Amino acid sequence: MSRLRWLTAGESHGPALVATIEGLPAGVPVDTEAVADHLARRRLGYGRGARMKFERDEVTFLGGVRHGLTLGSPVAVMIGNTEWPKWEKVMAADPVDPEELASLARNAPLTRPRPGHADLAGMQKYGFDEARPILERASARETAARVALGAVARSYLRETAGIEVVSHVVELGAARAPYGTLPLPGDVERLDADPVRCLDQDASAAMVAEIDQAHRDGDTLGGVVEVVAHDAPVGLGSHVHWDRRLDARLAGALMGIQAIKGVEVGDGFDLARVPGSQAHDEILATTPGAEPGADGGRDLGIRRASGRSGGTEGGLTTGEVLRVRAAMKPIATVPRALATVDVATGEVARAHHQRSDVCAVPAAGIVAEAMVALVLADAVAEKFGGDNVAETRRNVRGYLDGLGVR
Ligand SMILES: Cc1cc2nc3c(=O)[nH]c(=O)nc-3n(C[C@H](O)[C@H](O)[C@H](O)COP(=O)(O)O)c2cc1C
Ligand SMILES: C=C(O[C@@H]1CC(C(=O)O)=C[C@@H](OP(=O)(O)O)[C@H]1O)C(=O)O
Repeated sequence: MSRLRWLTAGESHGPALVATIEGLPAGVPVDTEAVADHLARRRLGYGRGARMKFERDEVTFLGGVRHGLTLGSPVAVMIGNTEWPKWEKVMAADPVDPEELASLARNAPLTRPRPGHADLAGMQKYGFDEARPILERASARETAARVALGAVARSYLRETAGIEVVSHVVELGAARAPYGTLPLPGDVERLDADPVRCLDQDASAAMVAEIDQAHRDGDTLGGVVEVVAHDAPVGLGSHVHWDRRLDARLAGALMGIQAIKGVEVGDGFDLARVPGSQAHDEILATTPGAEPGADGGRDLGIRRASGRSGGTEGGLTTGEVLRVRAAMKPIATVPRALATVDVATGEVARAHHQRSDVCAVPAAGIVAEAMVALVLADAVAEKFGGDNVAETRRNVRGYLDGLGVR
């Protein structure tokens, strides 16, 4: 069962986000710069709003790491919100003079909830008469904390099992990348340099044009990201119980990202539309000891003719490339604001809007990478254990050697 536990805390305009992860062995290389690099990747992407330009992510490790390596104790990391000085009063933890608060324009009650955001249902459930206390935590600012933990998980995966996680954008609005091109670890730099993190140049240009059009229309867009994990060994997860299935754990983790409304494993929904003869990945014998294929899968003398399953069968990894997709709905804060009700007056109104992203699909891809890395790290820790990286690595090697060439 799960061996890693992790949590995030913090509000969008609070002093900082914090995240902690427990259960990793000692000796995982982790440093501030590596985490900051991943946080910088999350801020990329054409179509993001003004806040991405003026806010910085300030990373501080608070525990669990010494001289660039984990200690085996819980890892705690803090990401400062550099917007905080402007929000010190509005988001203060301690009580603030009500008159002073009322005089702050920034604290104006948000009584016109946005359709598609957590505003209304959150106010009703938690008993607030305005949306600020809800949107502060519903905001995807929180995903910075997950990406920080994801950076730690990625390092663990690389060091212990040689697993690499990459993502790309495959759909944005009506624009679509051609099916079937999978990013390799070596493509990351090129992907991060692309305005929408798409591998296909024509599709990328079409996606940028979609965002420009949405911007002109006062509208917002969603899309689909695909996350690919290379070199995951066969047998992560299990068929024996629903909550041990790796596909279920991946789906839950991806669906837990703000605005993700659909998840597919491999060809997902398309598999429901074709007969079985075209839906599965036939099993082939390969030359024993042959080099791994271009997709990086491990060669155990048995390979698959295709990758439709997305690298899981029966809730277990197959040893082939792992591939999952997540569909993001369009940003809820639509500039051409949607109809709502002002909960203070009961009157028909337009939803509140100050600023927002037009499209955050490229950033959602980086968050999705982090979630996949965390799920895989948990599955690796559960299968291979170990209190230090060398021990885990030995356990991985022993297992792979035991599989032999079939
Ligand atoms: C990276 C990222 C950035 C986002 N930026 C915004 C934004 O600027 N404005 C907004 O209204 N929603 C934004 N969202 C989406 C909201 O956080 C999300 O719609 C809201 O939490 C409700 O989604 P839910 O129905 O999945 O909970 C963003 C989501 C992600 C993943
Ligand atoms: C701050 C981030 O994303 C935010 C996510 C978000 C939302 O509603 O989800 C709304 C926007 O924040 P604000 O309303 O303050 O402009 C985004 O900028 C971030 O990703 O770091």
